[in-house]
Order: sequence, then structure tokens, then C-alpha cells
Amino acid sequence: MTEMGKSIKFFYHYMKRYKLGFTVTILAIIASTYFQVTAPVYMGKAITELANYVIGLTHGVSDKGSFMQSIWLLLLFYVLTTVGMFISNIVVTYISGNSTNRMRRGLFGKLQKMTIKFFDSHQDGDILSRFTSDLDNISNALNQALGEIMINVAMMIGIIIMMFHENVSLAWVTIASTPVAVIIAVILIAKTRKYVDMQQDEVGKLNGYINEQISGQKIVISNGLQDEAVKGFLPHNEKVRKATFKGQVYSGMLFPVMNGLSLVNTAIVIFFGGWMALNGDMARTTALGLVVVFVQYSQQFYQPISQISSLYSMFQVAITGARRLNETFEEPDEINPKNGKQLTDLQQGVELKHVHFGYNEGKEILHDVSMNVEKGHMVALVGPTGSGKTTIMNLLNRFYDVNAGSVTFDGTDVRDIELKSLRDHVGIVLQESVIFSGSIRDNISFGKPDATDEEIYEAAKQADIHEFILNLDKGYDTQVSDENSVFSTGQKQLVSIARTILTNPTLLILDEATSNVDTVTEAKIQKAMDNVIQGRTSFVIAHRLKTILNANKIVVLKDGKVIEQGSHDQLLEEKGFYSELYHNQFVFE
Ligand SMILES: Nc1ncnc2c1ncn2[C@@H]1O[C@H](COP(=O)(O)OP(=O)(O)OP(=O)(O)O)[C@@H](O)[C@H]1O
Repeated sequence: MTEMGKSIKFFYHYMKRYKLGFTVTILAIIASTYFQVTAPVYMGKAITELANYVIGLTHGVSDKGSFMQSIWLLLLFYVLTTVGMFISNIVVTYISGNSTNRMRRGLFGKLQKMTIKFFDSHQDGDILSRFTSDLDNISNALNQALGEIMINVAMMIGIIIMMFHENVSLAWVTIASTPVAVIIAVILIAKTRKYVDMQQDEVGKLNGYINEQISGQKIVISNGLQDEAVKGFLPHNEKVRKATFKGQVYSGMLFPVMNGLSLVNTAIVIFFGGWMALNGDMARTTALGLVVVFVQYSQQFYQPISQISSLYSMFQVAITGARRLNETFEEPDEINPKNGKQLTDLQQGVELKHVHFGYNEGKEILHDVSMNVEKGHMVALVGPTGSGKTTIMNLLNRFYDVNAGSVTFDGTDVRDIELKSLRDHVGIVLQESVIFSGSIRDNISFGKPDATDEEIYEAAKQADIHEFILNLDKGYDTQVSDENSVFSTGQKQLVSIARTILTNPTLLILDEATSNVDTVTEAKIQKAMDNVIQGRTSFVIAHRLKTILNANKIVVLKDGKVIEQGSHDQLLEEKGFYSELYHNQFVFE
């Protein structure tokens, strides 16, 4: 389907429920257009009456009365035009406000159902921009352009009908210059679009540069590179200025050019109408009235052309926005099996059997990986960076599905287990801990919102962070966020461990993060990990081998293959890769 087709489908999906609203809008627009295009007729009549009166063709009260009647009708029609427009505006505002709200809700809901693959393969900024700029563009177009375009199209049709109804020759004279106006509008729109696209690209690059500089600010400052940073910024800024300027020049030309054409057209209409008044068969006063009517039409006729052209670019960006949102909605959801099995407690254990897996087609990461963890045991995954440890964790929690082989819980394939049940039973402590906006209490009880204070304190005690929290002014009510937290990196992980302890998972996956914390915190994390692992079935990704000496089993991975398996002592005896790794690390430390 084309971009336009997809966008129409997208808008139709969100608009179809507002059939009544659209009917009211269209009726209000038709009515207001009728009043607006009929009003000039009364203006013409009033002028004819006035002219007749002035040159003495008519006199007396009744004629003055018909003059006044035309004026009153003119006034009434203008008022009714305004009322009709007011009603259509209110309804369109209601429709656009509600439909963008539903789009936002739908998009957020969709994100919650999406696969980890989507998040892994899209930049955070890109996902966020769908909520911000894409939805804003759609909202602006719906709010400002939708009603306007309907009104203007109705106006054009109404004016054309009225003009031909009033006088065919003058109608042709008035619309004769339309092709010229349309050609000029198309050229100006194309030029504007070119530079607006360029501007968006350049703004994207500028934002990318600023983003990079802000996240790398510490490196910039510590190396004294502030001047270089500004030097790098200036060319981007200049490109944005140039593209914006050119875009503005062309889009700014649209209105004056259309206005100029409209004035020229009005002059032609006056000239031709005047000629008709002097040389035609019509009474001169009637012809005078007709000229006044067509002067109005000529100006009104050009208004929709210039309005539609200036709204066009707004629609273009909204169509792009709709395409991007549609793309997101078309992404596959996580596959939840129908009538999936509910996990109860683990009886035997978890097993990977001949697993083959790759994130992308044609590039296998795990090759024929098999391992198992018995209930209540701890298995440690070790291996060089990039060997596939995190990938195995991704499969256990069904963030991704295997290409071949299986991952089973007590013999049941994870693909047959209801997703919520699976995730409820699997607890993960990631290497990079996340703090959500809210109180510390909220952060710990994130996975179990109905936890009692006692349960929360107990989890925090086991994670060895309780004392620290109590020493804060507001204790558990201290407000934190990822950017503004009172925790160090290591303490963040302790909070994350407390969060996991509270959910009491059946299978625990721990990605150890002891690489960038001080030795005191490291010891605390180690103790917290020991507490949480105690008696639980767990997989631990270990970066420091001394933390896993007690593991029931150590699985050594290299290039996505299991190369050794066994207890610490067995593996040392084998004098293979693990033994070498252990001794190297031991010497290093
Ligand atoms: N989302 C992804 N898409 C594509 N390839 C990926 C993705 N995540 C990881 N990989 C690739 O898979 C391989 C294994 O990565 P993985 O993160 O599992 O290694 P690891 O052993 O956990 O490494 P580390 O010790 O550095 O955390 C690497 O080659 C990596 O480039």
C-alpha cells in the first residue's frame, strides 16, 4: 500500500466512530457555505436598489423598504455563516482532540505488547518522537487543517455554483485564471516542501549532535573541548538557518502571490463587468449590482485556493506522522499462546535443549546450546564479552524465541506457557538498574504494588539497603527518578535486587554488575545476591569469577557455544578455558 493509502486507512480507523460528528460538521459547513455564498447576492440587490434610488428610477417608501430588506438579509446571512462555522469548528475540535487522545492511548498500549526486538532495534528517541512530534503533527493538522479544508472545498463548490447561477460570462471570467493560480501554488508548495524536508533533516542532525554532546559532557569538560564542541555545533546550526530561511521565503510567498492574483482577478472582473454594464443588454443598475456581487465572489474564490495550499504542508507532515504510527501499530505483538499453561511452582528445573538462535536472519549467535538448572540450584554463566550470556537470559524469559531447540520449565516449552504467568515467575536483576519516577517505596514495590510496608522493609533488609534508606530525610517516601536519584550505581542495583526479592520469583536471573562499584558496595551486592539466590533456582551471569565459586554448576560459553560445564573444582581440574580465565583474573586482581 502507498504511504497515502496507509495514512488514509490509519485516519479512517480513528475517525470512523465519529460518523455523527462528521455529519453535523458537514451539515453545518454546507449551511454556512450556503449563507456565505448567497450573502453577496443580497449585497448586489442592495446596491441595485440604492443605485435605482440615487439616479431617480425609483422613489418612495416601498423601494427604500426593499433596500433595507436586502441589508437585513445580508446581515442575517453573515450571522448564520458565523454560527455554522462556529458549530463545525467546535465539532472538529472535539473529534480531533478525542481521536489524538485515542491514538496516544493506543500507541502506549501497543508499546506494552511489543516484542523486545522492537525496542532493541529502535532508538529511544525515535520511539519517543512518535509520541511527541508525530502525534503533534497529526493533532495540528486535524485541529487546524481538517475543518478548514472542508470549509474551503465547500466554499469553492458553492461559489462556482452561485457564479454560474448569477451570470455565466462573468463566472467564466472569474475562474479563467484558476489554472495559473494552481500552477503557481504547486510550484511554491514543491519548493517549500523541499526546504522544509531539508530543515527537518538538518534539525535531526543538530539534535543528534546536541544529544551526543550532552551525554558526553563530562568527557568534553575533562578534556577541555568546549570550544571544539561549539565549533562543531555552528555548521549544523547554520545549515538549519539556511534551510529554514529558504523554506520560509517560499511558504511566505504563497499568501502574497495568491493575494496579488486575487486582486488582479478582481480588477479583470470589474473591467469586464463595467464593460458589460456599458455595452450589454442589462439595465446599468442591475449590471452595477452584479459587478459588486462578482467582486465579492472573485475575492472569496481565491481564498480557498490559497488556504488549501498553505494547509497542504501541514497535511504532508501529518501523513508522514500517520505512516510512522501505522508502522508501529503493524509491528507484531508478543506471541501469547492460546490457553497457555499456568506455571505453578517449579518441580524439576529449567532446561535449554539444542538451542540455536540469532537476532537477525543469517547470523546465528547461539549454536546448539544445551544446559539445565535443577530446582533450587544455581548455574553461573561465564565467558568472554559477546559470547552469548545475555542472549541466553533473553531466551529464558522469552524476550526472544529460539530458532531451533527448546527452553523448557519442568518439561513445558516456554512457548506454551501463558506469558504473564511465565514473567510472574521469572525475576530479573539487570546489570543496569532502572529507577522509576516516584518514591523509593514505589520503586521497591514496583512488581508487587500491594506489598505491605513490612514486606518492603524485609526485602530492603535482605538487599542491604534498608539502613541507607532510613537515613534519608524522608526515608522510604524520598522521591527519586532515573536522572535524579539519591543512589549510586551499586545502590541502584541493591534497590533492583530488593524489588526482585519482593516478587519472590521461582526462577531468578541475575546479571551481575560489580564491575564499576567500590569494594564496600561490591561486598554488599555480593551479600544481597547471596540472600536472594538462597534456596532459589537461579542463573547468574558472572563477570567476577570469585562471586560464583559456590555455584552448583558453571557453564562456560565461547562464541555462542558451550565449551565447558561443571563445578568450580571440576573445571579447575580440567585445566581448560575456565581454569585459564580464573587464574588470569586471580592474578589480575
Ligand atoms: N539485540 C541484538 N541484536 C543483534 N545482535 C545482538 C543483540 N544483542 C546482542 N547481539 C549480539 O549477540 C552476541 C552475544 O551478545 P550477548 O549480549 O549475549 O553477549 P554477552 O556474553 O552477554 O556479553 P557481555 O559479557 O559483554 O554482556 C554479540 O555478538 C552481540 O553483538
